[in-house]
Amino acid sequence: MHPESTSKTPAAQAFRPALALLQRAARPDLHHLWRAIIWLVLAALLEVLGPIMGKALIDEHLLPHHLDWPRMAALLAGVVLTGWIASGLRYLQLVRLSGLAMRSVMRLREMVYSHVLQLPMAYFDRAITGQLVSRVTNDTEAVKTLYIQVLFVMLDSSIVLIGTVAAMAWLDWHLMLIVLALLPMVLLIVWLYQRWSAPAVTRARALRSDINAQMAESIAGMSVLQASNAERRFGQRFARTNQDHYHARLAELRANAWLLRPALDLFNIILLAAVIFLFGQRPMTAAEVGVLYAFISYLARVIEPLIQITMQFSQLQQSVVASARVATLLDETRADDHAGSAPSAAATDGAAVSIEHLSFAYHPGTTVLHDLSLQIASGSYIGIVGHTGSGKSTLLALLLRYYTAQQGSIRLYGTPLASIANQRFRAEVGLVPQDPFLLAASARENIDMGRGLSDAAIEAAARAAHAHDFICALDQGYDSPLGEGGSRLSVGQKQLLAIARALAGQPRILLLDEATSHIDSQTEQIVQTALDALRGRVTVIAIAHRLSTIRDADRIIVLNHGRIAEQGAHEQLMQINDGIYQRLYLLQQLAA
Ligand SMILES: Nc1ncnc2c1ncn2[C@@H]1O[C@H](COP(=O)(O)OP(=O)(O)OP(=O)(O)O)[C@@H](O)[C@H]1O
Repeated sequence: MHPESTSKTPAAQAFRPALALLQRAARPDLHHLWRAIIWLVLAALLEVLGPIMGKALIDEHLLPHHLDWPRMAALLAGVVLTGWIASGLRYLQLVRLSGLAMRSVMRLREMVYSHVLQLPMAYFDRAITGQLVSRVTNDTEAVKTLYIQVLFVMLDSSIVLIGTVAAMAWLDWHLMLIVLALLPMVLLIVWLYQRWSAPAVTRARALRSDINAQMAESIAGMSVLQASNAERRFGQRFARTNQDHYHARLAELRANAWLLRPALDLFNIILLAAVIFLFGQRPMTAAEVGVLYAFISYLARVIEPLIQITMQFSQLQQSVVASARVATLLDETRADDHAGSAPSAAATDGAAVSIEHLSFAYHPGTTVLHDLSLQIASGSYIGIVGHTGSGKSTLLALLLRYYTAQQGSIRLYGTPLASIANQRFRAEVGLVPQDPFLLAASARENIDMGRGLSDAAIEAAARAAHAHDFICALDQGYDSPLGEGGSRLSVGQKQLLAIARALAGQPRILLLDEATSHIDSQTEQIVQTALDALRGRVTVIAIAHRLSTIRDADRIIVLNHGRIAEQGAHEQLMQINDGIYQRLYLLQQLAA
């Protein structure tokens, strides 16, 4: 960052990215903007014309008593009509700009959402859900305000301002210069106002974000929250944030009500008094009366746009900061596109997964996996066990490409993980996560997950996962809505559905992350049968806390502090006296 820019306000720093973002979102509609500008210039010209015709009416007809009725009527009609047409034009342009704004926001939301979908998993480790949701909804809405209120008012007011100052110069450039010399007062008022209100504006926005975040967090963890009898404490915390937000908004409004508006109104009166005073200094000829009339009319047209422009500043600050936040989110590097080659079919007889000297740390200095090497034969069933924190999920996350290891390599069928194209990779590798994550949609949609699979493929996957029977028993079969998070299903059923979802993609490698930890022994048996049926066809890598799940695995890998401590089939590992696996197994037997 440039050293000077650190002293600027957040809004000033954010201005460039905000503007670039607006341009990007409005690009397909920019011709509308140009047309709107042309029509607004025309409207401003018409407005400027009104007082000139009024001046002509006074100077040429009323004062000299030259009662040329048709011309007077024409001038009067001109004064009325120009104002009327100018208002009409302005209204039409507002509609045009509103359309542009809506479409831009729509585009922006799509852009942000699709970007979020492609962010690397590491991003979500530090992201707060409520804030992210707020980016996609509130902040993009603030961008709309930037278009409609700010751009429109600023554009319109600037055009009116320029037109009016030009007309004043034409009437009496001396007087115009005096008026112009007084105008920097407005800038001073605005500067003071900004200084006073900026902290409150920033605070109010941050607190609104907090309100969203607290709400989202509470809803996500409602069961834990209620079970811990924490409703009161959470309610109080929310009330505090809400009150802080109210006070921040109040401070913002106070700055507006106590400083901006009164100061600007006072300035308006001073300017008017100055013009009348200056006119009073001159010998008043008849022609001066018309000029005075036109000047006073124009004064309102100078002051009002200036007030309008300044009044938009707080909105501008908010919107620019919001746009910059959206821009920052869009600048987050997406997960690598991995537009590489497909895993070579020729290498299929070799290892499905080959891990060599793999070391990984989430944060520098705290290595989680140490120099791991592992060959997993195609079609084999591998179990991964180990104490909490031994690195099982981390290994899975690396296999899923959520993170990239700092050292060593992972190959799938001989191809380095990084060089497998994304779509290909997702087709090759299926995942059954610990939390099955079901959409509030039908069973069919939950298995399909937008892949456009045929009904037959969906049913085949459900049968393979032993989910077909319970799905058929639902009132609308595959079309039964499952409720939010699959609330209509038992935990075991959700898990079977998640397995069906993974199998529907016909993966060659299936990763299970403690898929049986929440289900009863009977359902575990069903899952076990489903997995057994895949033997030889699909390489299964299963993390399991419950060792009964992986007892029959071809090989069990025991992780300890990020290193492979033991490996072998169940019987082999049970032979290792005082081994980690043996102890874990015996402990679980005892607990059972
Ligand atoms: N996203 C993350 N950011 C930073 N550190 C992490 C992250 N995820 C895990 N860790 C750390 O990495 C280590 C290994 O965690 P990991 O989740 O892989 O263990 P695990 O064997 O799967 O444990 P569990 O059986 O409890 O799920 C732990 O010390 C953990 O604190």
